[in-house]
Amino acid sequence: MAKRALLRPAQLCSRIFAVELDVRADPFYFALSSVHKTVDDHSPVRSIFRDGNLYSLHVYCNNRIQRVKFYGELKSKLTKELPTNCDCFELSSFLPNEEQSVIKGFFIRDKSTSSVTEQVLNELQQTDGVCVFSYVRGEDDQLWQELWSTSKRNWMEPDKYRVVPASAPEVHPSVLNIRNSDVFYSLEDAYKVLQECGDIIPESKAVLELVDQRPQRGIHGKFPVVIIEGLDATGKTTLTESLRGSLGAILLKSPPQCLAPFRDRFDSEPPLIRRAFYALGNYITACQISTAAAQAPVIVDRYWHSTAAYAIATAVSGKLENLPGPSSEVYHWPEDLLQPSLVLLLTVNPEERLRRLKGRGLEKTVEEAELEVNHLFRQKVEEAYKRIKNPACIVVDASPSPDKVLQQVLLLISDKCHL
Ligand SMILES: Nc1ncnc2c1ncn2[C@@H]1O[C@H](COP(=O)(O)OP(=O)(O)OP(=O)(O)O)[C@@H](O)[C@H]1O
Ligand SMILES: Nc1ccn([C@@H]2O[C@H](COP(=O)(O)O)[C@@H](O)[C@H]2O)c(=O)n1
Repeated sequence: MAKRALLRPAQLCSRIFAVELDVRADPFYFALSSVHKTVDDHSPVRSIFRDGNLYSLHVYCNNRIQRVKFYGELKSKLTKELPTNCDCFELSSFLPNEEQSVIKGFFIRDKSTSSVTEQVLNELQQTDGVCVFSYVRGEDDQLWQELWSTSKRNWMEPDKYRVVPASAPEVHPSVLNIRNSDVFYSLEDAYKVLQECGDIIPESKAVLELVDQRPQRGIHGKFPVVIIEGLDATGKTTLTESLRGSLGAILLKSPPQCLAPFRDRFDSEPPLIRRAFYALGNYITACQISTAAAQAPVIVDRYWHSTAAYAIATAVSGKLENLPGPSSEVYHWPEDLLQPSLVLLLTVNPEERLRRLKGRGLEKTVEEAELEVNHLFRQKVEEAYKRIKNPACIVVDASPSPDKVLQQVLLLISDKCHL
């Protein structure tokens, strides 16, 4: 991002704040979501600007791997080191409706009287790729943005930019960078991410070797390929096992078993790296599907719908309405990924799902725990599943008993796949 675009003033509309350099320049915007303070839509968002010392941090770095790693470290540092009465919000600077324009950072409202926040910011400002702005209220009650500095610059007035209102952009900013950062649409794009991580994550090389060694994809086998999708504990394992028995099918999973030793490692990485790992898993599973479908019907527990739906729902902050619209390209199936014959999405109501999760008594993954507390996130995952196209999924009510769900699904498979 050019420096020119950096120095722009701010405003708000719902959760979108636009920062505008001056009335003549192109506006530069930022959006906030919470880190350790809840910003809900009913709260008076303007109050964020009302009191305390205000700062924004913007993370610039041309190397995308370094950028996402540094952003994660910065988040932990701020969470650990900022005083308790200092609120920290995730911030996305962006150009309205312009893909790949988002620069991530943080917005800080410091209501403490200590100098700790300034010390933390001072240290960060010395770090390459971090830019810190502060926000001051002028005598006319107008908010101004300026490049933050602890040194007194008496010899020159700092450049100040007025914070002004702007209308909400058509596309929610968290959608602008989804392609190739959260969702990958070709093997090549996901592969490149792991190649770029080779030096800092040695496991990347082992994963890429497995991708390279995958059996060459043949023509689509003669037997149908049925994918079973759904949130955790909706009954995928139970159903896929039963289908294997009933249909004499081959059961596969994505990510495939060969990636199991690497999963924890990649689950702890930032979304760019984590999502690329799961995307590559689908390409390995695709080759296994291709081989298996020459011999018998194939049932697959999770595939690209899961990879994309979880990635989109995690990347898009806030409300369900912030998801990319149903016709968005983000829901398009990758052209180079084997297409299944049928995709079934198991759904159960949240109470029943919770009952099943508890009944299972297993330790929850972070994402599962988030689903439990975050109704919105669960809704976004399910909605994203339903919006994916070519192939779209068929929704199956998985609330009845396991046997009834099995019968219902066997009927669907027989109807759609002529089995
Ligand atoms: N139709 C059903 N009715 C009642 N309980 C069910 C049904 N299907 C599965 N269960 C129970 O719900 C729990 C979760 O099921 P299962 O492990 O099959 O879900 P899953 O979708 O594979 O979960 P995950 O994705 O987390 O592995 C299990 O205890 C299982 O016995
Ligand atoms: N094809 C896939 C499969 C899984 N994921 C990610 O893994 C999590 C769910 O997996 P479970 O083994 O717990 O069912 C979920 O967080 C997905 O992000 C994926 O991306 N692609």
